[in-house]
Amino acid sequence: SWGYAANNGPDKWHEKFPIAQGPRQSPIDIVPSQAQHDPNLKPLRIVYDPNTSKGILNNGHSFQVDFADENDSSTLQGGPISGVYRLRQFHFHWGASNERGSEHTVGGVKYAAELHLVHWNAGKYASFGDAAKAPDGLAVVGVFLKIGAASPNLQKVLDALDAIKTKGKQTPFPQFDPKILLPSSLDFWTYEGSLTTPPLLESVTWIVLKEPITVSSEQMAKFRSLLFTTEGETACCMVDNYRPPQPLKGRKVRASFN
Ligand SMILES: Cc1cc(C(C)C)[n+](CCc2cnc[nH]2)c(C(C)C)c1
Ligand SMILES: [Zn+2]
Repeated sequence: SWGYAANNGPDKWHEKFPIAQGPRQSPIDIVPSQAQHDPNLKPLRIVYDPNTSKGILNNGHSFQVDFADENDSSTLQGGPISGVYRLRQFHFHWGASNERGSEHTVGGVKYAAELHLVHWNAGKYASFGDAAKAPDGLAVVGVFLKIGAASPNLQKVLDALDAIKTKGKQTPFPQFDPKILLPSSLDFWTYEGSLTTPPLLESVTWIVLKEPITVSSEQMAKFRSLLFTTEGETACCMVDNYRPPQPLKGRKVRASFN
C-alpha cells in the first residue's frame, strides 16, 4: 500500500488515487506576499476539553492522539469556517533531519515538522467519515515546528512514544489539552485543500498558523525513534512522512492579519 518510500511515495500516489492531480490538493507553498488580507475572516475560537483526549496510536504513517467527538466539548469555530467543527485527532509530519519535514512551506522555507489538528463539521454531517467526503467537511489547523528551545508541553506527547514504537500499537493518553501546543498568536493563512495522504480527499479547509512553535533537536530525535513497520517486520524508521507542496491551480490564499 501507499507510503513515503520511492516505490510507494507521493510521486506514485496518483496511480491508485487520481485525485492526487486534482484542483485542490494539499499541501502548498504559502507565499506571504501573494496572500490577501481578508478583514471578513473572524478570529479563531478554539475550545478544547482535556477530558476528551483518549489514546495515542502509531498508525503506520504518523502517530495520532484521538479525541472523543460525540459531543461539542472540543471545538473549532470562527476563522474561515461556518458552524461548529469537532476535534477528532492531532498528528504530526516530520523529516529525517531538521532542514525538512513540514508539509506546507512558507516562501519555499521548510520547517522541521508540522502539527495537524483535525476537526470535522459536526453541525452539518453525521460522522467524521461523511464529513471527510464533503468539500466543507474538515478543517485542519496546521502549526509549524522550528528548531530552538525545547517545548515542555510537547514533551508530554513525546514521552508516550516509547509505548507505541511500532505500527498498530496504542496506549491510553488521558487528560491532555492540545491547546498548550499552540503558539501565542493565532494569526493564520487559509485556503481550500485536501487530505495530504491517500485518499487525498478534497474536503479540508486549511488554517495554517503563521507563528511556529519551537522544538529541540533532541525532541525531534524522539519523533524519529518511531517505526513505520509492525513488530517483527524489518524495522523502518518513521521519518520524511510528508507530502511536498502541490500546484496552487488558481486558488487564493487569504491572511487573517496585515
Ligand atoms: C479519512 C482520513 C482523514 C485523515 C486526516 C484528515 C485525519 N487522514 C490523514 C490524512 C492527512 C494527514 N494529514 C493531512 N491529511 C487519513 C489517512 C490516515 C488515511 C484518512
Ligand atoms: Zn497531517
